[in-house]
Amino acid sequence: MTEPNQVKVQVLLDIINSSAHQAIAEYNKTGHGVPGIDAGTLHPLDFATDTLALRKAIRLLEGACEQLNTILAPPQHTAYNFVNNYNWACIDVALQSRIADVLDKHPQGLSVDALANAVDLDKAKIARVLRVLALRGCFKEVKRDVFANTRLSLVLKSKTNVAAYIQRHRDFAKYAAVLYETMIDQEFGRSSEVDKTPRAFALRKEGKDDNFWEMDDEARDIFHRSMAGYSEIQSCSAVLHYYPWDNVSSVVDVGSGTGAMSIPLAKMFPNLRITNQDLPEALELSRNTWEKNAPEALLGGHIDFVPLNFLEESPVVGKDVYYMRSIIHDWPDNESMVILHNIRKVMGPNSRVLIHECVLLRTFEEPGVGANEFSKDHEAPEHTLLNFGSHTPHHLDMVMWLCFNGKERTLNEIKIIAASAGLALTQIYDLVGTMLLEFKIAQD
Ligand SMILES: C[S@@+](CC[C@H](N)C(=O)[O-])C[C@H]1O[C@@H](n2cnc3c(N)ncnc32)[C@H](O)[C@@H]1O
Repeated sequence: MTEPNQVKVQVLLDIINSSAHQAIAEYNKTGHGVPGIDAGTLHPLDFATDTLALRKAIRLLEGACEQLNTILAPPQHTAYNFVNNYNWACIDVALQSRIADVLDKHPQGLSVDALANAVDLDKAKIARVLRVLALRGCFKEVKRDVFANTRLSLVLKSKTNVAAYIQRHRDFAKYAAVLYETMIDQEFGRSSEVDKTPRAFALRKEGKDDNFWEMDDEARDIFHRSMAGYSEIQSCSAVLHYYPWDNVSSVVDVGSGTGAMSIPLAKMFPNLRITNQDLPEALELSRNTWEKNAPEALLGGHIDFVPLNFLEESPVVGKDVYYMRSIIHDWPDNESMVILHNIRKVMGPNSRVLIHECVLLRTFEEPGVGANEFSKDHEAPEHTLLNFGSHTPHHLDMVMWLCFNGKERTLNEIKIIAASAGLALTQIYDLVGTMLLEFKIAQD
């Protein structure tokens, strides 16, 4: 009889096999086949707004690969791997020096001498950085000391929104470096207040004040571009395809930012009446972004911009949908309850609240409150893939803590906050990476 641990390894191998084949099938459906690791261009599927099936396969594949490595490798090796990873620092060098932009003009490759000249850095050091990244297919060495872009390095070009999000990790690393210090600090250690974050702690050490939402124009522009990048990274556009927008006539994008969600929504559903609501400075930038990216939608007269401080006032009254993407997770529980309560006050009997963000899956949730209440497809294969490896949501939870004292929450935690505002969960859409949770007024 095969011993149980070996059976588990076999199950993981089967998951890897079947999920990889699912991913291959998704690429093949495009008629362009599977991309090569050294491809010099993006694949058509990289531009698609609905990649849910691919993402479901990748969630399984990544989770299974991680577990398999952990089981079969010596623990000393795996523990060291947790920290022995400077991909983030090498990516930061590539982003700051705009290497992908320079290489973009040389699809056949550029010598490291010429590259060093173009970005004004030491050639041996650049080559070391690029070779670290090339191990995972980000940039490639096409012949000795000649480098070129790959599909993966192309998303690091300075104008991309994805690059705008990734480069924020430079700051996250700074805040993470004081995490333990904040946890043993008298003032910060047990506080969940919005001004007692690791970010505030790190900035205070530099003699700076912290209010995350008070930014100058340049910082605000980068922040909102980065949110559009986050949307791509998490494939948030799946929400356009899987929520029944045809049955909706009016939407309020609460904390809309510049419209990373509402602009694509308006393009796909031109008859929707959309109200963008955010702090005044963000809303001004939002209007400019709409004028630039969706002028035709503004002409229709369906799009409004109404300033809002959601901690102090309610959004516009009686709309069908109050949509919030990446809002609740920015805030501790008390503020989250205030925001939902302010929305609840203006909802009509058929209004819905949509919370669109990560939901943490945990191994030991009480029965009946797991994220699998409404459908089974986001339930990790039990005991085999603990929470699908849970990489992204749990690490985003750290980002929320570092910057805001916010958090990613389990479904049950979100339900409790919503219930305090008189809202009851009616539907869950598993969009992989993020989930869309629909709430209506609770009937008592
Ligand atoms: C993480 S961003 C999300 C933006 C947008 N929903 C998206 O997904 O791209 C949070 C947004 O909340 C807005 N915000 C922060 N505090 C606010 C407040 N007190 N009232 C209204 N909006 C606020 C910010 O300006 C920002 O646009």
